[in-house]
Amino acid sequence: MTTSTNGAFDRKPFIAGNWKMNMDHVQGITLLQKLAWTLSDAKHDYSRVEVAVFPPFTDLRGVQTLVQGDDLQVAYGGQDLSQFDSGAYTGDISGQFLNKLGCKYVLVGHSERRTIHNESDDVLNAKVKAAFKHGVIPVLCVGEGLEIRQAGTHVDHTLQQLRAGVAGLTNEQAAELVVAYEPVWAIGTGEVAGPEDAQEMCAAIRAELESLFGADVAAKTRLLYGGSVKANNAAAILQERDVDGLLVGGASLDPAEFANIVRFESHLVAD
Ligand SMILES: O=C[C@H](O)COP(=O)(O)O
Repeated sequence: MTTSTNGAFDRKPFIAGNWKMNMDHVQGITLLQKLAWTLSDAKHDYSRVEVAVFPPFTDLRGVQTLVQGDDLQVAYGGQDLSQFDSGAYTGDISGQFLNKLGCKYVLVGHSERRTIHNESDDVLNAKVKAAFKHGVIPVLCVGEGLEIRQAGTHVDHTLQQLRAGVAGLTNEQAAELVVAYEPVWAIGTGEVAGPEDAQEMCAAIRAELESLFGADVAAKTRLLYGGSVKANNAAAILQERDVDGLLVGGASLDPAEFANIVRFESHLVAD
């Protein structure tokens, strides 16, 4: 049986760990090994809750080798990709290269890419399309900063990012897409949006997807929450109907803590 956090649909919960610019390739292998052992000891059923890690680019070959060699069920992906296929783009990484390394997913438009690297909505839309073109599923990140939250325009702001990011996708692509809602004010700050905040935005995102692609598609797209998630708040957020998973930053660097987030079902309070 597939676990679902929403009851009505069959969206498999998805727990993703974004390592950001942490863990060199040796440290990364150790972290992934510890995570896999911890989940194995806990008899984690990957068919019920999907697990993925997003290491730095330099770790991906080692992660691929470990996953293949030890037949791990942990998926992995890149933290960014180029909107271009190949050519004179120094420092950039093609979706084709990620596919070749066995990446199932790629983050697109993380707030740190939007703010530090000034990635525009147009560029991010091109990156989403490039990911699909190369057979990698994009995890499109959206979310508002503190000033926008305080002004009360956070839903409009986030839906505008969403519309720009998904422009021109086919229904099939929109159903496969993952969207991560990350309020910037809650990232790495210890400030967690409450479960009701996560639900408010995820419900708005699903409604927008429904108006763009139809109800059947919107019922399949998985929506994640990210921002200061820890083992002690994960289950409450995941109990919300439209929240299908979590994008975890800092806590994904601690294998025991991240494994506990993955095993959120063991913390759920029965109705
Ligand atoms: O990609 C992950 C998010 O930026 C959340 O990071 P955090 O869990 O360290 O707040």
